[in-house]
Amino acid sequence: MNIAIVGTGYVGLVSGTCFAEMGATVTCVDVDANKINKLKVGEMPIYEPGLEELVKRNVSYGRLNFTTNLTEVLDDVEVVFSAVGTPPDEDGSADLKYVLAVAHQFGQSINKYTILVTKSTVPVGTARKVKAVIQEELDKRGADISFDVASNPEFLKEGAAIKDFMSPDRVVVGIESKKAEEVMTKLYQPFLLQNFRVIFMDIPSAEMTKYAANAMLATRISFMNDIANLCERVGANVDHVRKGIGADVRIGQKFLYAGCGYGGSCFPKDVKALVHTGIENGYHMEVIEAVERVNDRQKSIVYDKLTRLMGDVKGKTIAMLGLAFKPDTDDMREAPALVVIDKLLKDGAIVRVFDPIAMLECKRRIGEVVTYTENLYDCADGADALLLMTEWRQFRLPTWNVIQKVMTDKYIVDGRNIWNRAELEELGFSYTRIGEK
Ligand SMILES: NC(=O)C1=CN([C@@H]2O[C@H](COP(=O)(O)OP(=O)(O)OC[C@H]3O[C@@H](n4cnc5c(N)ncnc54)[C@H](O)[C@@H]3O)[C@@H](O)[C@H]2O)C=CC1
Ligand SMILES: O=C(O)[C@H]1O[C@H](OP(=O)(O)OP(=O)(O)OC[C@H]2O[C@@H](n3ccc(=O)[nH]c3=O)[C@H](O)[C@@H]2O)[C@H](O)[C@@H](O)[C@@H]1O
Repeated sequence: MNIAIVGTGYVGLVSGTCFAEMGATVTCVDVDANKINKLKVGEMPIYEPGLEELVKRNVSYGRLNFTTNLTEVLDDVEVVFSAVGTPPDEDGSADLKYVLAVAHQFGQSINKYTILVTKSTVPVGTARKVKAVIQEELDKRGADISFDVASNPEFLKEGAAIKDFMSPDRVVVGIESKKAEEVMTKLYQPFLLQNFRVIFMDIPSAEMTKYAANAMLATRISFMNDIANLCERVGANVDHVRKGIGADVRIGQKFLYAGCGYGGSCFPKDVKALVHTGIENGYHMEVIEAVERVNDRQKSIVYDKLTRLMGDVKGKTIAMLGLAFKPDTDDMREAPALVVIDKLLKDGAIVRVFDPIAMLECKRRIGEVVTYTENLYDCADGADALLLMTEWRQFRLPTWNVIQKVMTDKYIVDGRNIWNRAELEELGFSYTRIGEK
């Protein structure tokens, strides 16, 4: 099957590559010529484990192609997926300008029945707008061409994107026609041969499912962060509490880790957008608003704990491990590290940072206001305090004796609860973590 994916970012590139891996012929389209040119010579615009190998393989088989020109591929494809960005507007609502730009281009250029599937996360009612835009463009041309729109929200996680896409828990598809259902079934069958977990529904429900899923996951995290902060005050252990509640199958174990707040391109913006959808429809989403407030507070917790532990940070050297919003990605959108760096610099601290993958991205965002170091030990060198912001695997088992020798003072704030208090205190460190003093 020939398909096009518009928007070659985290979602578009991964989806396109995975469809190609299953044998489809895929053209990935992006307006960013720099990105497309890089991909044409095998350079990845993002870091995602396993992606480079898969892209190269499918390019070499001729199943994966890249272009900046959607119009020239439309005659050859049955389906166009739209996976462009939907960033938050100033009022928190999802900005649909990229999604609608794709719809305009689609309407201006199709010459035969084609399906436009929105993969981007978009508020309920967007498909209706997309459909109207396409029809408006067709009417302008006087073209009598039938088309379908569908909604296929994406649930992959960065850092595990290939695995999530290749074997999804479920695929949600909103459709309005039997034809669209058949085509989408054909496309997803190869991923779900043993157990066909495609859930078909009407389009508004599919659009809402995506926001409800992200809001539910964000709620679990804020809930656990609230519980952790209370555990700290009452002397309970949040890790024990997590295990204790997660063992109840009705609750489950995943996404219950307290930490320094959720970041990334999606939870923060999707929670905001859902609150906004509520406002637009005269409904107050109280739970979700609280989820956002708790998270905003939590993003400063490492800084708050540090200043409680060591007092004023003016003139102190602070080493920060981890910049990305989670391990296995270079993405720093809404990363808690950015909030903490900002606070430290405002207070006059000297900040040294290290991240295995996200250093270039950090430089691009904040420039040379912090010192970029070579590795964990170099980062700790001369530091008064060490902060952990992202739980990369390589940070789990450091040689503490070396760190102890190179650090000037001995404060540690573990924002992801991965280190052992007893071991560190024995070495003379003052240690604190989420949910504990
Ligand atoms: N990043 C993630 O893990 C996930 C993202 N999503 C959703 O998927 C959507 C895309 O997100 P990302 O891939 O992270 O965004 P991204 O920012 O990495 O990529 C979007 C791409 O679209 C391109 N683009 C914009 N307008 C275009 C146009 N008119 N024609 C062609 N290309 C155009 C941009 O140049 C960019 O390369 C968003 O709605 C997001 O909420 C959903 C699930 C997971
Ligand atoms: O819509 C999206 O873009 C995606 O958003 C999230 O995926 P992602 O943001 O890539 O990463 P997560 O693994 O969900 O982590 C998000 C944030 O929550 C934090 N988190 C996660 C889990 C947890 O228990 N505790 C916790 O603090 C992480 O550190 C990270 O900052 C969802 O998990 C995906 O299903 C969804 O497709």
